[in-house]
Amino acid sequence: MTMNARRKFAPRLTEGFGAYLFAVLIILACLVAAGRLSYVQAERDLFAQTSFVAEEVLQRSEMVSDQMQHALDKLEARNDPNPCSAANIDLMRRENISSSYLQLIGYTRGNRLMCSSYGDHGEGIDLGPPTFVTEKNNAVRNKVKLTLEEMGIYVAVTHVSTGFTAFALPDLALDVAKSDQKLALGTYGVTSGIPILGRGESQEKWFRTDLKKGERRHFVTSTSVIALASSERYLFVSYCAFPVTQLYAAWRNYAYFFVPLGVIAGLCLAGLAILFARRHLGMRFQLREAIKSEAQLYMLYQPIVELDSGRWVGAESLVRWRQRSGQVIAPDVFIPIAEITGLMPRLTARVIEMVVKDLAQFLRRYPDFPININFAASDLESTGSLDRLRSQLASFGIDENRVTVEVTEGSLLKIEYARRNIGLMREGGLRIAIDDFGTGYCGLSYLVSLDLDFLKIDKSFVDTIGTDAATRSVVPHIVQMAKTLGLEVIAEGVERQEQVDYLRQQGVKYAQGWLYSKPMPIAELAQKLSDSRRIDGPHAYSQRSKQDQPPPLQAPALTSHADD
Ligand SMILES: Nc1nc2c(ncn2[C@@H]2O[C@@H]3COP(=O)(O)O[C@H]4[C@@H](O)[C@H](n5cnc6c(=O)[nH]c(N)nc65)O[C@@H]4COP(=O)(O)O[C@H]3[C@H]2O)c(=O)[nH]1
Repeated sequence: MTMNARRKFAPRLTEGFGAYLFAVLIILACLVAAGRLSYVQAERDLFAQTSFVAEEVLQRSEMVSDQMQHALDKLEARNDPNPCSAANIDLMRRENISSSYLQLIGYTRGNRLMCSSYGDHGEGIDLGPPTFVTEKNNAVRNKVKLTLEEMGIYVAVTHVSTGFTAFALPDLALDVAKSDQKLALGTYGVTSGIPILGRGESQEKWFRTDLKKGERRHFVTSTSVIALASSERYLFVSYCAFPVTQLYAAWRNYAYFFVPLGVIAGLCLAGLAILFARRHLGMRFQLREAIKSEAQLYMLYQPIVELDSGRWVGAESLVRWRQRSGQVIAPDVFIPIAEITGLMPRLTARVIEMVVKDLAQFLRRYPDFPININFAASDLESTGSLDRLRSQLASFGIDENRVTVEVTEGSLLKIEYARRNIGLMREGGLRIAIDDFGTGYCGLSYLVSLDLDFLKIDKSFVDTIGTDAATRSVVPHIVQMAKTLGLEVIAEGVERQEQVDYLRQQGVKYAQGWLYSKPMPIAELAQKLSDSRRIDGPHAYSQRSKQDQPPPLQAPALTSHADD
């Protein structure tokens, strides 16, 4: 969202109806999320169950195939010219007895079973044509009814090259999850897509997949939840399918749990959103009133100190908001609100008015004591704030050279606006400091293209001095960068002597921080400066001044703190 769009949208959103609509949307989103979560859980459960059964069927099918293979290989190895010889029939019987899954072993010519472990069948028993023939030249008959056995329907596999045939009862491989009547399970041939054995209703389209050997797959169709398990060793795939109604039932069960949770979460979030909106809305109205009123906003000034001498060589103006209740709100809180609600130009206008008014008196006593003023990102998007600052300075006859404009590193990202505005500022003599340097993503190339005076190192980096934080190398890096660009460095948030020593060692000239002074009203600043003893020498911070330099001032004693 662009800045302008956000500025227009945000206030509307927070005003009345928009906030409630947003809350309703949050509740709906939570409900949808709860429903989705319930479905995902139910689906996961069903997939686990179907996969488990398919895996079991596959294992059993492989075992049946192993035993068939073994028996048929043995008969083939005898290489008896008469397949129905007494010795072969004897071997058929022995194999039959020793294998748990095989019901019958025999010899087939054409479609007729000529002999088996039961003996010679004379003219033979008709088995009917094979259901399909596999790539390995095995003829599979999936529903063979033998007259000599009343027990049921067999699956028969014939080695086409030898005629030897093994029979198994499919129920043995399908004897899984018997109590679940709605379950469909079985094994089908990969190339034919035809079930070799199966229980329950299956659909041919489930088997139209390009499953690789050993692969597992699960999916949901309009009627079923299906798992497929492909054999590593044989050309068949086992399957298991639950009716999709079982998925819906599981979904419902989970929903009984998750939907109330979703409603609770939705209500909490919606409540928070309404609270935030109300607060935001309230803040916006209050801030607008505060900007209009003469009484609520005021400025404090924090001295900028020359590290080598300890002299106060300038000050940064910092706005404060004392609400009617007496509560003081920090700019970190209300400036972002001013930004997103479009109040920033009005707030900056008010700040300019207050600072210039303070300066008009202050500079009469301390004509060479420069003051920094903060511009927000949106102040760089047009020339409005700059024009206002200029005209105010001009109306009080204040040299632009006495003012440094601080712009945050982040506001430089819109480089075209930044370059144009900074160029205009420099034309009139204003100086420019990049605030909070190191927190944005401004590369050297950005900085080179701008006409700047100072880099202010963000407090978060100054804090790392003397610690083993990973970012402690940022300070020397910024100092080096500033040297390359010919800029002065001001370190922010100096609280410890150790930081001063380190910064001086690095060649940093200026600093701000509670070690020297907290922000204070202009009258207190003036008082402290006048209390301090005057000493001779040039005023380093003001080198660009076109006017005669008064002697610099020694640092006053650290007494009262206006910003405690
Ligand atoms: N803990 C600690 N803090 C220290 C120390 N030394 C200075 N500070 C605080 O660090 C902040 C420095 O200002 P900033 O980086 O420009 O950061 C400023 C600036 O970005 C913005 N701001 C303040 N006044 C204005 C204004 O008039 N206009 C605009 N656009 N932004 C402003 O709000 C930010 C916060 O201002 P403040 O709350 O006044 O906070 C100030 C100051 O009070 C220290 O040793 N320890």
